[in-house]
Amino acid sequence: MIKVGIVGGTGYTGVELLRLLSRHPGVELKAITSRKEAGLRVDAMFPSLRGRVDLAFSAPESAGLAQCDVVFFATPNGIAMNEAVALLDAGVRVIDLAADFRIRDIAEWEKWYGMTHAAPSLVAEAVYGLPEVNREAIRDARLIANPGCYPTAVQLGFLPLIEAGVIDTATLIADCKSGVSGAGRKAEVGALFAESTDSFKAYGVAGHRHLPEIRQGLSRVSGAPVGLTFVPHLTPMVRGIHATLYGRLDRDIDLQALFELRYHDEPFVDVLPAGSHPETRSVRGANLCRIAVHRPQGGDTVVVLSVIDNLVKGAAGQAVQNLNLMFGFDEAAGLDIVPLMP
Ligand SMILES: NC(=O)C1=CN([C@@H]2O[C@H](COP(=O)(O)OP(=O)(O)OC[C@H]3O[C@@H](n4cnc5c(N)ncnc54)[C@H](OP(=O)(O)O)[C@@H]3O)[C@@H](O)[C@H]2O)C=CC1
Ligand SMILES: CC(=O)N[C@@H](CCC(=O)OP(=O)(O)O)C(=O)O
Repeated sequence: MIKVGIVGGTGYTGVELLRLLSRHPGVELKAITSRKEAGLRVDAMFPSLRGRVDLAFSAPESAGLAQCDVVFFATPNGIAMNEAVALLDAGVRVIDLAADFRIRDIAEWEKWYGMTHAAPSLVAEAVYGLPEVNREAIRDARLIANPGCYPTAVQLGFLPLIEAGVIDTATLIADCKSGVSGAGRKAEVGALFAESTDSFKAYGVAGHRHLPEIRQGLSRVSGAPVGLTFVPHLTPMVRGIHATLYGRLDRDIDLQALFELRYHDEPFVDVLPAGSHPETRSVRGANLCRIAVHRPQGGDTVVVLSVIDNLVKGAAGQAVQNLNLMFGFDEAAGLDIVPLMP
């Protein structure tokens, strides 16, 4: 059994980590932190975990995190970068669900995140935790930068096309929609029921902080900088991301065969039959990306539809998948979940 700590246990990704890890056969949950709720039993705040998690929230400084084998940071951006050095020095491996270690170019990170990086030397060491690209490096990593939610859906959708060199990488378009839980559990006017229900809007069109992360990942695969237009939208649902991706084909190719071959051995990417339209509810609660690829009217535009649950394959589930790789567990341990429909 490995000992696991979670910093930021009262947020949506923190409670999702608890849900997944509470049924993981190789994990002992040792500590779960909250500054505001220290002392409160976890199941008093999250009754869904009654009988499964027998812990109370601890203050971060008294949680004994240095005695864990691995610590997850399910905290806002800018927290893990201050804490990771001491934990790594104590021999603890770290998985950050926030963006502190995702962007290689420190100046670029500081521009988009509006703060000075506290541990730039760790950024070079961190492994970007997208198993479908970095599986081998993840196994040996001490520090994982868990990908963002939109970046997971978009990169998995574009990867086969860019790896095969069959689309124009200067004109990529990612038109994405997210459920409201993507904004976290903190109180915000835009996330109120009356503000977000029965309405639909784009945001961050001028520039969203996931743009440099997606560009970095796709450029690495392409071997040259890619041009990407990324437009996120807020939809009146709780969970889910739907990415509609557009690219211009450079040559004729059997797209369905390309995608099926690329993801044939991937346990958490499901390429749907030709002509399918994946629904966000078909992945709800599961660590799964479902993808369909289309070529409308046989033209030179390829349309990829990619759906994930933002809290699972887009955050906590992917983090557990990374933990499984890092500690030599079955990659699917704790992640064998049937999505909840309807
Ligand atoms: N929601 C999503 O779909 C996704 C989120 N992420 C990322 O995961 C991270 C967590 O997101 P989410 O769970 O939605 O966020 P929430 O706002 O729901 O939760 C944040 C948690 O962090 C704790 N926290 C806040 N400030 C600090 C601090 N200074 N020190 C220690 N703990 C702190 C809070 O508890 P308390 O204040 O009691 O200490 C709370 O438990 C974020 O970086 C987010 O960007 C990534 C992918 C998807
Ligand atoms: C709907 C909504 O507000 N979504 C969030 C998603 C970002 C997120 O969770 O951030 P990371 O994946 O970078 O950690 C946003 O656009 O800011």
